[in-house]
Amino acid sequence: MPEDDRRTPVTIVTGFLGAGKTTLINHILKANHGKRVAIIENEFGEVGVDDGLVVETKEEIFEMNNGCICCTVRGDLIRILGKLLNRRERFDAIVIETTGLADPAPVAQTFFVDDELKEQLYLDAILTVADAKHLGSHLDEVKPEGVENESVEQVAFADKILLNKVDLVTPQEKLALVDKIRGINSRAAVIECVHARVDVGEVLGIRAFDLSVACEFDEEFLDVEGEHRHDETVTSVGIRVPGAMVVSELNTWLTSLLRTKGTDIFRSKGILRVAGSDERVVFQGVHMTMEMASSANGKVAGWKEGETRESRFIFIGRNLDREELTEGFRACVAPE
Ligand SMILES: Nc1nc2c(ncn2[C@@H]2O[C@H](COP(=O)(O)OP(=O)(O)OP(=O)(O)O)[C@@H](O)[C@H]2O)c(=O)[nH]1
Repeated sequence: MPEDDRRTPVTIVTGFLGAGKTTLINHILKANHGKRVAIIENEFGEVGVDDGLVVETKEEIFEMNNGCICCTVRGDLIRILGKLLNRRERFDAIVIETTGLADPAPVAQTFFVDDELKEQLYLDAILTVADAKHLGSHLDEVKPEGVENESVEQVAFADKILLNKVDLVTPQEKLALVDKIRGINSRAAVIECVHARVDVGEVLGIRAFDLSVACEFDEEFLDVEGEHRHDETVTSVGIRVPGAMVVSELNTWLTSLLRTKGTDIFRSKGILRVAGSDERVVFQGVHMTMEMASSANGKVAGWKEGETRESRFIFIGRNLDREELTEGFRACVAPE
């Protein structure tokens, strides 16, 4: 790459559901690195929640929620990138957060097949955030014939792996996972972290993506007609209600639900109105791990001016019973 390369670096942040991608984005947005960073977000599921989970900054955040970035919305991605490039004020870096179920390869391909983008942007790195507690079991999952294991693809294409949530595992569990990761990708550097707190210089502007390596791993990497199939047994149930929640009841219900069904419910998250209060509560669940944070103690932002005060929630996983989940949630809405 020439020294005077003026092109803008693009980083793809991938990693399975709940691994810590948004946590990493928030860390990058809050860190003091002096770079102007544009964020492009793609979220899986019928009800979007992530827009309310990203910290508020002066940086630009673009949502793409009309489908999966690696399949149907590549056109949208190209349009957003084009818009960004036409701005007078330029960004120092562009970061794309894919959904936890995306294959990063078709997203990466965008930067090699579109002539206009190629002239102005380069793919700096594919960063894979790995959940030290849950990734191992997702890597082991056997998928139906012809269906990709997304978590394996995400590790395989990584230029750097952020082994996140090391606070939740023992040193032995961590070593076993690193072995498994090395079995899939022995080239990528692995850095351990908690809450994705890494030195931003280690993740942005690192020039780690190597096209020849990607093509070696996947001969069809540059084939725009190439097809991939998602695991259609993984679906989402989104719920949106104008009402406020009785948080204690919701907590009791979710605790019991995730304790019994948390193997199949990979991810749950929501932004909630609270009965009798101005609070804004954020719920985050990854399998059986759950946490609730409230604006009342400053752990999450309060309602923004003009923001619709409502409760929205999403479950992502396998064998989801829409009726049970919707009714269970609605039963915790406070009476008017
Ligand atoms: N204990 C622990 N929790 C973490 C760590 N990093 C992130 N989390 C929590 O994990 C949950 C999921 O984090 P996110 O950053 O939203 O994960 P994500 O990959 O963006 O999730 P999706 O976009 O839904 O795929 C949140 O509750 C985080 O606070 C960590 O290092 N340790």
